[in-house]
Amino acid sequence: MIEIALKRLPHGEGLPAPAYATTGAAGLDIVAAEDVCLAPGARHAVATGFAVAIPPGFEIQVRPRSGLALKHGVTCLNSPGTIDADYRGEVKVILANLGAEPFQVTRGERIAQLVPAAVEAARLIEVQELDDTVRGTGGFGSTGRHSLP
Ligand SMILES: O=c1ccn([C@H]2C[C@H](O)[C@@H](COP(=O)(O)OP(=O)(O)OP(=O)(O)O)O2)c(=O)[nH]1
Ligand SMILES: [Mg+2]
Repeated sequence: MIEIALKRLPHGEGLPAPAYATTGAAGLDIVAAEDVCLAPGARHAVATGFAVAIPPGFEIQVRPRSGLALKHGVTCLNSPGTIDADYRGEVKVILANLGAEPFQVTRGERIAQLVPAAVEAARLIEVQELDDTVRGTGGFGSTGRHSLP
């Protein structure tokens, strides 16, 4: 369990805090801080009304809610969105409406979920040759039924 500082912004006053819907939930549900109508094919960075300070070595992933995706075709366009540990601005949810009908986002409605995760920092070491593997350079379905020659 890690601790993440959360600052409510003026336009987020009165909204429910991010919360786990059940004890075993992986994601903290977050709600919209604004009303916005998403036309089919449209996208919008939806305000949440809060900012966070994540401890070094961690990130928060912004993930879609499957119910919105299945019922309405509404998803997070950049899924999973990345909240960096050093970001202090408002957390926003880039919602896209891939459905055929307009979708009304209503202030207070749950629109996405936050999943905190540990991140490893890497130091890149430039080399002339990489080690051999069975896969080699094959990818993009190379092991499947319709594998390319
Ligand atoms: O769904 C998201 C994704 C990002 N962010 C914020 C927090 C994150 O730390 C910052 C930058 O995100 P990212 O690195 O994905 O975007 P970028 O296009 O690389 O922008 P930057 O140049 O600011 O890093 O934007 C959100 O609020 N919601
Ligand atoms: Mg970036």
